[in-house]
Amino acid sequence: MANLGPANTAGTAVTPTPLLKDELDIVIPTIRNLDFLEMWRPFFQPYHLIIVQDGDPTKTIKVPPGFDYELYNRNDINKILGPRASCISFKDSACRCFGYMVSKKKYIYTIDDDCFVANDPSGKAINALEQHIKNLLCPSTPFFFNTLYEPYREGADFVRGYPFSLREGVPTAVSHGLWLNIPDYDAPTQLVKPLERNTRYVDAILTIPKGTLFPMCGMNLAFDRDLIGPAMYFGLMGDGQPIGRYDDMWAGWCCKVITDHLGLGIKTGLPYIYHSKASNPFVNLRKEYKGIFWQEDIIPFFQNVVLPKECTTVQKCYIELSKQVKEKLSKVDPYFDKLADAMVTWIEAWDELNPQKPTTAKA
Ligand SMILES: O=c1ccn([C@@H]2O[C@H](COP(=O)(O)OP(=O)(O)O[C@H]3O[C@@H](CO)[C@H](O)[C@H]3O)[C@@H](O)[C@H]2O)c(=O)[nH]1
Ligand SMILES: [Mn+2]
Repeated sequence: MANLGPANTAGTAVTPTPLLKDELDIVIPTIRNLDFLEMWRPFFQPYHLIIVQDGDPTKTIKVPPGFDYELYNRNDINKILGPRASCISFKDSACRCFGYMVSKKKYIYTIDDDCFVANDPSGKAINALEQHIKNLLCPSTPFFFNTLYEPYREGADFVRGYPFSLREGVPTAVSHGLWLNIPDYDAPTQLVKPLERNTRYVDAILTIPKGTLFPMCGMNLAFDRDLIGPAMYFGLMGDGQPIGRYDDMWAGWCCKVITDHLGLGIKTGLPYIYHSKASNPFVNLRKEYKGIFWQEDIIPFFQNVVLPKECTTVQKCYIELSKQVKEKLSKVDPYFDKLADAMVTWIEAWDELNPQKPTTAKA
């Protein structure tokens, strides 16, 4: 049985010219010391880190030496955003989206601090960041499913019957990676299957077809800020909120309806990381339980979202989405009225910190 990780990266040389070294930030939400970075050093050291310290701002987070980083705690967020800081969650990994907003780079990779380097079946340490970058730099194929999976990979291609008119693909906005060892299960599944570990390494990358939603996990995720950044709001979660652990899910549903509308792609599959720590299923159940029944209304809402053709930028799409959330989901719970307002606040804050031309799909 192959040792799928965590890998031993000691002595692994830093790749001489890391891809997108000056165009990508790594965003890490944390309440812990960041010793996990030691294992990622060969792959992460050349990149700039944005650390979003959650919880008690007086606590000192230790970052291993040799990394180039900026760190923001709750005091910094309040100082930078003023009243708009209310849209950034507290005491939930959703706080990570502040890092997306303050970044000045084109690409973001976000990873949890209990995610380590995995091994592929040959026992080789997986440079997850490099694979995400490859995923983002090559097109997606949302309009017609390629049965041999990612056609742009070495040793693969479009299969017979695939329309040539569609083989150019569309720009990739999101690369969604997976996890060995502790899978991202919801609390009920975790409770029923406490010992289940994911040992299945599937060597595939898939474009998620247009019109299909998916459950986006924030543990091992990369995206193009210019193409979809303003839609990567991780919602109102954690302290003072009736729900948690639906931060990445909400962002994923918003992103998918917007990328479908703007003709962009989202991929899932490789790379894998090794997720080491299962969070407490009982605590997770308390955070998730409203979401488990609310989502039976939320998913049909997103499945029926229609964005007008005048919505030609991510910001316009997102503001339109917030109006529809307020109109159609507030009857599920008053929380969605608050969330819709927070979505607008997020865009206002994003545009204030990123005063450039609105994100236009045809990049
Ligand atoms: O209050 C908090 C708690 C944690 N963090 C940081 O967020 C990530 C994830 O924390 P953890 O690994 O403990 O929790 P998981 O349940 O494994 O997280 C995954 O589940 C989903 C939560 O929405 C999401 O897909 C994953 O994050 C760590 O870096 C913690 O340090 C925090 O910032 N604030
Ligand atoms: Mn975890």
